[in-house]
Amino acid sequence: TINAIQRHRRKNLLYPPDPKGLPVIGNLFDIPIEYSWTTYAEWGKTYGDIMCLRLLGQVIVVVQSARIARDLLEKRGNIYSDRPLLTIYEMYAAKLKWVLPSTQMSEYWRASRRIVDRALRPAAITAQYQPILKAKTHEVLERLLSSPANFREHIELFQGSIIMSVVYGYAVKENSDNLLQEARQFARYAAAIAVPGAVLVNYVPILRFLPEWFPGTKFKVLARWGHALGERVVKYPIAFVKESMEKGTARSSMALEQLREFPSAETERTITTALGSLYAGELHTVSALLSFFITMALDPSIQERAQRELDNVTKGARLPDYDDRPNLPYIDAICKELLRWKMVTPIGIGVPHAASEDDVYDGYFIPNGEYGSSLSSPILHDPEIYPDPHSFKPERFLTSNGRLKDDPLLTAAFGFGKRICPGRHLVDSTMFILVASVLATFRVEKAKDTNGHYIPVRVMYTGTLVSQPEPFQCSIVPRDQNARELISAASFYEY
Ligand code: HEM
Repeated sequence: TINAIQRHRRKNLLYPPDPKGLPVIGNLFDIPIEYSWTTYAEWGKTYGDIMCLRLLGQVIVVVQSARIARDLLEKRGNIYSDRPLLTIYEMYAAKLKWVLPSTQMSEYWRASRRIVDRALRPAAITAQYQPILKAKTHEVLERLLSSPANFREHIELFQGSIIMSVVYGYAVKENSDNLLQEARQFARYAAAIAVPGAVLVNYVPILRFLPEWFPGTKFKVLARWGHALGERVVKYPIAFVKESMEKGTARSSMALEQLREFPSAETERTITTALGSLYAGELHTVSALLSFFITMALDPSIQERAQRELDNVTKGARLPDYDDRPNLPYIDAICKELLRWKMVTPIGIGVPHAASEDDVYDGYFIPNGEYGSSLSSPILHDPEIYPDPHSFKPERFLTSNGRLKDDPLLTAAFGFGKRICPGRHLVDSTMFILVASVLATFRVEKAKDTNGHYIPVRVMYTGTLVSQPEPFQCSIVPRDQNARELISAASFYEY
């Protein structure tokens, strides 16, 4: 047929350039599981902005420029919005095919995206969820006041409790909360098994049929454990919402809104799993917020400029609010630079994409099912677009007269096209209020040792799919007595 002939012709086209790998296994041992983006960047210098890697017969196309990422993921979004099949999700009765960031193009994905895009729409965030974000921010300020050294735990609790509140109306008070802990564990599991090259069975699917006692099949135990955990993580919070609805105590939440609007048993499973996938965003936002403390401790002049801007607006008489945002462009610029400087998902634009049909780009053949990743790090660290890219400079997002600049490239932090992060508007509101409120009330500095000498801030990030700062120290002290009073007064605001 014509199709077969076209296919054959296309197959005569070249694949993008690749580093020579070993026979059969290809580049399997060349791709590091950790910090792979630095290796990709090195390869990019030799092989160009579009290259490919071979992994046990599969081809992973790696794109390192915004132009090509846009061409493929936006302009040809109908082809490049699929995900590679993760065999580990297919095991044990395919129960984990629902995890939204990894799910393949299907009616389920479309229905789930409709649910989460609607739940996370900007209007709902402004009207229903910004009050929750403010209440959670006030809780963090109080915690930072009483135990500043535990800032990391406070930020984790802040973000974890935001997701549980906005998604389920479930109030989390401590990091030890069981629902929160299991959701976290599952988010880490899902992020770890999606790393390209990390789990062999994803590349050699036949291994799934080996029995669990067979040597080297730890992935089977991992898969079984992950599936059971995944089921609990989506089911229990929805059960909580339904019970609260029956008792009449349900708080405003995405789950409540969706269950009320679409009350059939058929939609309930999709609502359950689509909303259950949102916890994935916790690790990401925590990473960006921890980078905030690092950057403030590294460069006091940024903090001072931000505090002058804030004091000008609030006169120190109250905490900043969302209405102040148009008058706080430097705060917004800090938030944007936090997403660019040490991006949260430097490998792949998050999770790899896959092509749902054969395609040809720039004369190169990209086979069905085998598109790989567009990397955000070369895009957001391109020195031509962001001069001195490894320095933290919020002013790059401001015009010469101090207004916020529109930067259409920053979307690379959240992906392009149909798979773009649905949580980005929530992230935007969360980062703004936390950054503005902490700067209004605290001074973040380098910590001091027992002799009063400053301890250098440790700027080390994990090499995982979601890259987070490794443990570091900083000192967080109230700016003055007025700041302490503002925090105590605000604590009346409860959620
Ligand atoms: C700083 C914070 C965040 C960053 C940098 C971030 C980044 C990303 C990226 C790069 C992707 C992949 C896009 C692609 O494949 O092209 C993604 C997907 C996703 N994100 Fe986020 N994210 C953040 C926070 C969140 C939050 C808070 C939520 C939930 C409330 C969330 C939910 C999701 C979901 C469900 C997907 C999968 C979408 C799909 O495959 O259709 N993210 N995110």
